[in-house]
Amino acid sequence: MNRSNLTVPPEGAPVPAPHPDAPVGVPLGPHYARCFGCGPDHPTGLHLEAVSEDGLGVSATFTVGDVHQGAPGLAHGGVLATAMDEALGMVVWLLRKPYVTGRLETDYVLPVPVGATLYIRTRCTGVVGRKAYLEAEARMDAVDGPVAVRAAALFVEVPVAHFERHGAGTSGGDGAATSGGAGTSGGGAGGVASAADLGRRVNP
Ligand SMILES: CCCCCCCCCCCCCC(=O)SCCNC(=O)CCNC(=O)[C@H](O)C(C)(C)COP(=O)(O)OP(=O)(O)OC[C@H]1O[C@@H](n2cnc3c(N)ncnc32)[C@H](O)[C@@H]1OP(=O)(O)O
Repeated sequence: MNRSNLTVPPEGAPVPAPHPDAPVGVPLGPHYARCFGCGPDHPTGLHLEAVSEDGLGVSATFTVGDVHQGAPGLAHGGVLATAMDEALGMVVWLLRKPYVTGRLETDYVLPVPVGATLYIRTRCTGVVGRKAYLEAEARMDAVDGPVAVRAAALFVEVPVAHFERHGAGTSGGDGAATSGGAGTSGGGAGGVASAADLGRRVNP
């Protein structure tokens, strides 16, 4: 793919070992029930479903719906970028530290029609200080289908206070409890309902 050096780890950057508590070979469940990317309670969200491969890589699926169109009958490019961002975010979620997307690069290789299912695979390629480097590839309608989208990203580790300071309406357990996550989805990475939950998750 065409990518800037901002999303390529510097030469010799270490790939982290999987976190000892990172699930392997199981569904991850949503990290937040109202998340536009993975939340089951979001009415028009992507409802991305993901499995941890080995604690550092994630396989995810996203089926393009009517509500995701840009041109008639085709997925909106921003929606596809969101699906990649979400799948990439699930990888850093496995590292059990709070990260946000700093930079996301996307190559659109094929038009993606409504009804198509994208099979997305993502991987961490290195971590340097607060910066995690990741890449992703989405194949159309089968695990070995044609590549439709490629992405690369730089995620930046932030303190839990980032979510407390900037998030609106997420501090008090306002009924936004997850309906999946570790408890109900076969040992996934664990969902959160608030910034406080996030703090407990990274500092149990
Ligand atoms: C409450 C429930 C929470 C649930 C959480 C679920 C999580 C999962 C969600 C999954 C959903 C998907 C996820 C989402 O959608 S996350 C939502 C979308 N992303 C954001 O909202 C992030 C907004 N941006 C920021 O908050 C700040 O700008 C950050 C935190 C990113 C950096 O500001 P900060 O002041 O902290 O740090 P710094 O500026 O010293 O930078 C540090 C280092 O990083 C490098 N750098 C920074 N930016 C870029 C860039 N664009 N390209 C290249 N490099 C960049 C920078 O050069 C420096 O490098 P170095 O000089 O050290 O070498």
